[in-house]
Amino acid sequence: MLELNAVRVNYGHAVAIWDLSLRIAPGELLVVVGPNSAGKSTLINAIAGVHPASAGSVILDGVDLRALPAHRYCERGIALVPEGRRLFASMSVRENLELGAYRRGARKARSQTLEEVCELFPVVREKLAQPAGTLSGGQQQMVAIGRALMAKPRLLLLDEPSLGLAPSVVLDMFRAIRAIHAQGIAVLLVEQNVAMALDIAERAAVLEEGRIVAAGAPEVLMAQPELRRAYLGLETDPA
Ligand SMILES: Nc1ncnc2c1ncn2[C@@H]1O[C@H](COP(=O)(O)OP(=O)(O)OP(=O)(O)O)[C@@H](O)[C@H]1O
Repeated sequence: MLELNAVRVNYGHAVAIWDLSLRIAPGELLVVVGPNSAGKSTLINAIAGVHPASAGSVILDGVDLRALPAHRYCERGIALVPEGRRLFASMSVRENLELGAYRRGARKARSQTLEEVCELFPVVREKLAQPAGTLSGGQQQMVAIGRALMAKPRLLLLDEPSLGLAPSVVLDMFRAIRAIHAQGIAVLLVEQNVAMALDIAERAAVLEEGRIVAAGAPEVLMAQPELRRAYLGLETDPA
């Protein structure tokens, strides 16, 4: 479905992603983990077109996204939940959600998709009329994910959705991501919460200084003591 070939991303002269290649199959849940500044947000923003790659190709269903302007990425079925949520604080939750449904196909299905979002996050239904800025961090994250789902994506990009949330809310968030994936939507999740992210992943990649240093089934990665200690931040050896 999505294929990255030798993707390089620069900030001026500084290179943040080095010739990275990666594939995501339709409906797959791929997790990318890695320490601070590894390039996780840069990678996801390059796929979303927010800060496009400077070299290589980002192919979605045979089309190189790099040939398109960023606003066309969404039309091709990609939706991003950015780090920090980026909601419009003074607009109502409903308005924030509806903003996500701006592409033509999604606009027609708007009421039904809104209903699906409320089923996924029941607390959002109770808050529809409230300004988004009055919600708790966890609720705002749900609205940010809901807004992306309103675009009816085939690939959902999630940038650290658990950041700054209380542990019980983090659990709900991961449950919701699992439910979204169960609907057949492909998910690329970048996370610092390694243990929980690997728990829901079908496949995982470890990013370090802009390069993938390991990739494979999560249980295979977690079984490698060196990887656990050096990159996954998991102190204990596998049982
Ligand atoms: N707008 C920018 N301008 C210049 N350099 C940047 C910019 N954004 C990120 N970088 C640099 O690119 C590298 C990768 O950053 P990135 O934010 O992608 O990492 P990350 O893995 O998402 O880290 P974190 O988990 O801390 O968000 C870092 O060295 C960072 O300083």
